[in-house]
Amino acid sequence: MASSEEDGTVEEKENNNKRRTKSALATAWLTFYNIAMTAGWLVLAIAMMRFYIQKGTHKGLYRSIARTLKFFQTFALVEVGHCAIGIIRTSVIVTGVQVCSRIFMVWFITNSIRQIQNEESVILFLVVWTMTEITRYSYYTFNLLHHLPYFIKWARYNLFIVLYPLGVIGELMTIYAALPFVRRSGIYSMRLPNKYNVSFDYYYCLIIVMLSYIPLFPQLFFHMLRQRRRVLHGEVIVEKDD
Ligand SMILES: CCCCCCCCCCCCC[C@@H](O)CC(=O)SCCNC(=O)CCNC(=O)[C@H](O)C(C)(C)COP(=O)(O)OP(=O)(O)OC[C@H]1O[C@@H](n2cnc3c(N)ncnc32)[C@H](O)[C@@H]1OP(=O)(O)O
Repeated sequence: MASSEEDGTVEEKENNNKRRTKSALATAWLTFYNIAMTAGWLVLAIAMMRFYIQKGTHKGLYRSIARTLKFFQTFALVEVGHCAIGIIRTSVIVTGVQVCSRIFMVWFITNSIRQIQNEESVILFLVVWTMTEITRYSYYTFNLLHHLPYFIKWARYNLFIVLYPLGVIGELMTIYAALPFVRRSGIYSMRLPNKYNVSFDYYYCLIIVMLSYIPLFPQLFFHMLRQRRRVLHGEVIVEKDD
């Protein structure tokens, strides 16, 4: 009897130690990840400002920062993994939609359709994304280090109220501007007849993507409003399961 109690205690201690090591490792990785992402988006912000100050125009700005943008935005896929393995208490779906829609914008719209790279709407979403990500990743970093300045917390849970709709406007205007070029070039489309007997029209796919903002964006926005109430006003929020 005594020995089984002792066994239980030893097992419990081992489990606790394992859990502590896991959580220390997760915290170390997340701190590194968030510092790297803050730095990446700061580099992008500085590169954009330098370009504009030197050239006095936004034309050519996208091309000048394209590589860095593609790298850091694509790397954000790791965040979906964080949610999936449970080191972050956020919905995989919410994070997945947010990250995938950005990656889609970068790779399958702005990077693929050169003719739209100098549109003002591209600059709009780039500036908005950059401001958001510098605030968001620095919030996570300082939070993990237990030294969170109030203005960063305030910015994280207030700026999105303006930045989220602005970002969406920039993204939708960019996709809209891409439509005529997609139709003319037939990029990523498959017309019949072909050996697979399959047809796919990227033009209509983009229209569906634009329409999908109508049900999806409010969900992301209201999720952030709930987070805001929880963090800034201490409200207990019961989230529905994925
Ligand atoms: C394939 C084709 C797809 C086509 C789809 C087309 C439809 C798309 C519609 C979608 C439109 C999106 C448009 C968008 O791109 C426009 C913009 O982004 S504009 C710029 C403004 N944007 C924002 O403000 C973004 C706001 N969104 C987010 O912050 C995140 O993406 C979101 C996933 C929504 C955040 O939600 P989350 O639940 O993570 O909120 P919190 O930040 O409050 O975090 C919750 C807790 O998790 C901890 N956490 C999260 N991440 C980390 C991390 N990296 N490191 C450490 N800790 C982290 C956080 O601290 C919280 O912890 P606690 O609960 O303890 O406080």
